[in-house]
Amino acid sequence: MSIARILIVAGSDSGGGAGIQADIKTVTLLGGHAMTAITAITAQNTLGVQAVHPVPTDMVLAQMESCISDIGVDAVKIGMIGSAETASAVADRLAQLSVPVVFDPVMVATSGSSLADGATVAAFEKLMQVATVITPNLPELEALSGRAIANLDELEDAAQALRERIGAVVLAKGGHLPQQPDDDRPLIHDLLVDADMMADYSVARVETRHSHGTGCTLASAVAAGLGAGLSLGEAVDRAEAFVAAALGAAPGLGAGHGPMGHTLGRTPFYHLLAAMDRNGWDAAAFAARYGDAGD
Ligand SMILES: Nc1ncnc2c1ncn2[C@@H]1O[C@H](COP(=O)(O)OP(=O)(O)O)[C@@H](O)[C@H]1O
Ligand SMILES: Cc1ncc(COP(=O)(O)O)c(N)n1
Repeated sequence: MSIARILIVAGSDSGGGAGIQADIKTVTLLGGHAMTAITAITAQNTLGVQAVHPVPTDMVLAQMESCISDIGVDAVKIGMIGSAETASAVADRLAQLSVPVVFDPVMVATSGSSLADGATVAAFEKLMQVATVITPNLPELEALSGRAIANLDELEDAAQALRERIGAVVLAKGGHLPQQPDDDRPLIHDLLVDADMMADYSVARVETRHSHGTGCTLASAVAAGLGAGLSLGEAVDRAEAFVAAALGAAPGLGAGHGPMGHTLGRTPFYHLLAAMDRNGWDAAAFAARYGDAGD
């Protein structure tokens, strides 16, 4: 069986809503094999980030090397990077790999807590150079392009300027923009901007405060698609559908911005029952004792 091998270079979110935890769930649910190089450990919940402990750069590289040298990698997702030194070293290592790289330039959590200091943001330049696609949200795109963004046209202009400067495709996330005058209902516009094309992936805005991890989920879903051989357009299209579905299935945990429902309302127990059935076990009796698919 061929399975897309996705290397996730990102931080851990103890609350399980964003970071490595969201990435593993996303890649797994989309049929890939998730591997991780953890760059930082955060003590975090739905209310904010209480503490950050960066992982030493050597250890980040060692985790990457363990995955690359044995299992192999079809695509890479980069999220929270932990330090300027790690950003630079990861960029150097990725420059030697010829696989698609999705870089989510994480600066601030949905809760408002900072996840990258000034030196780390400056070192994003090197990571952008090795990226295939960069997925900034509005404040991140403002910081990286040096432009203020107040509407959809300015979002596109800033994405185009960044693309021209760094040479990677930009998926500019419009989740932080207010409703646009031409829209008759609340939409979020995510713009995929390349040298010769611009595609507007608009999705209906789901009314929820449980949006912790949307950026991580979108980027790792794109990486999972690229690793599986989808075109960039197809990978983004599938990723948008996955984010919307997972937002709609959020379990409503915590007092702040809660996690999404990556299992889409079905427990993975469903898969165990199906596998038991395939292997000739009495799945019906098992389900009667322990519950069924959870739906
Ligand atoms: N309430 C929502 N309804 C539908 N899609 C959403 C919602 N919030 C986020 N998304 C999707 O997730 C993407 C990332 O969210 P955004 O808040 O812009 O990024 P980040 O999590 O990096 O701040 C958005 O561009 C959009 O595609
Ligand atoms: C470890 C880690 N990485 C990334 C994010 C950003 O996710 P979000 O913007 O959805 O809060 C986060 N909160 N924590």
